[in-house]
Amino acid sequence: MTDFDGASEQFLAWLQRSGAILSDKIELRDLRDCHAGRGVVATQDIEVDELLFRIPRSSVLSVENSILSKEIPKATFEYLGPWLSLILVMLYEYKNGPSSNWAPYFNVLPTRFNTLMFWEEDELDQLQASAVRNKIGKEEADETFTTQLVPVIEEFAEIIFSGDELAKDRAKEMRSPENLEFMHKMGSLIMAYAFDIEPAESKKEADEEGYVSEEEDEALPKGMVPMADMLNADADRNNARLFYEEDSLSMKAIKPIKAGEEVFNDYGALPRSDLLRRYGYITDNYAQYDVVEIPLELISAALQEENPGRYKKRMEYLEEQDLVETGYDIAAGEPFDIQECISPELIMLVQALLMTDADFESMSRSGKLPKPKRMAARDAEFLQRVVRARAEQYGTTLEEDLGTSNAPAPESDCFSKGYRYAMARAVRIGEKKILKAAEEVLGKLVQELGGSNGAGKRKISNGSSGPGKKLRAK
Ligand SMILES: C[S@@+](CC[C@H](N)C(=O)[O-])C[C@H]1O[C@@H](n2cnc3c(N)ncnc32)[C@H](O)[C@@H]1O
Repeated sequence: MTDFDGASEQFLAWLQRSGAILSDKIELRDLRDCHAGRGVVATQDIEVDELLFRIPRSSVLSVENSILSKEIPKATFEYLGPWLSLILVMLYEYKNGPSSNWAPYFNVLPTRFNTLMFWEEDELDQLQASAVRNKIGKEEADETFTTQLVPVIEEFAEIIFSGDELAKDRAKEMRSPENLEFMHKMGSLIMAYAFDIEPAESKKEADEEGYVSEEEDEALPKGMVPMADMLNADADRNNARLFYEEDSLSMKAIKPIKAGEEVFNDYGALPRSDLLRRYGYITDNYAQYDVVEIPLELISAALQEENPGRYKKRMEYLEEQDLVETGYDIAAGEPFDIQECISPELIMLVQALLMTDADFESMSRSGKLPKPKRMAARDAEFLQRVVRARAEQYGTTLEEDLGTSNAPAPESDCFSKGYRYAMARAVRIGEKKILKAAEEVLGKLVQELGGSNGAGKRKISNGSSGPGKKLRAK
């Protein structure tokens, strides 16, 4: 038996000793051949609502369940917030080695990551102008670790490194690059593996219609749920979901699953750039969720050329109206539909910035905003120019990318440079395809409306009356 299979077996035995129930219709399988680590696969047909496994709440690796929460004041965890608190607890439990309650669980968690946080500069360069490069946040995380987490470790060194005569020195060493790297690894594990743990009894206050505000959802403590996090994900083939019960968490089938099929969780409809940033992998079927971000700076730069004075005054009004963001998404669409794919906020921004002074005065006096469905030729032409300028920010054209393949051999190591280059290439090609489709469709619209000199304004309709597809939050 390999170390890999041995670790899986010990993990499953530990889970069962901890009171977990595992259906005999599933198994934890080695999917490294498919670059997917471990995954859960059905060994027999499973029906909707069938229990796949039940994990006692006490097995969840969380602040609440770690003995650290009894030793360190609650206020300290509150100060750290859910993310850093769980990093602290994981760091403590991991450093405890075999004496940690979760040692067999740590043995099946990865120690190498493909998330963008761990890519070399030349690998990141392959993403070219993708906005995801600005979202990695490595420097910000380093800063948070050194200014918030390490001081707490130093303050409670005797507890965190209990039994170690050099506890204080060990705490100081947490500022070293190796230890910061270790914190990044724990952070990445949380990002790709942790769940927001709903309490046994919901303390959240729902509004009259039964909805809970997002802020309250965000405040849920994070926890690592053994076995639930062994499920890989697929937004389209999602067939299982975790249910929060009083004493346990239950993974149940939400669709019939045939013997031999993989059991999939759902990480959401993420663009491949975000899939890579948060989970370190991409799959082709997520191309449908790709987006390209149009930075506000690009719009500003194009407008400054035209009429800088007018631009400043209008931006003040649009800021008051909450229309000003750092960037706006254009999403993939098959076929590409302006209303469905281009963020309505981007269209409204451009309309408001380009309309005549008289129209702007009358609109702002009544505190209104333009209607994104009524784009004028000048708006479409301006947007087309911005889209073209965005495409030029990438180091190569779509045609050049498509003409050269850097696909790695299927057997190649997924941590290799070649593999990462290929994933980055797929991400940037996805973004360039969106830009190309947007440019073409906007060009057609300009023609239909009779060019930017024409006062032509047309209702752009896709037959739906809604505000267009909800573009994903960044
Ligand atoms: C919650 S874990 C799932 C279990 C994981 N495969 C393991 O062996 O530990 C999430 C990680 O699994 C991998 N993963 C998830 N879904 C995948 C998929 N559809 N294809 C390839 N890898 C996937 C990614 O590395 C991701 O960061």
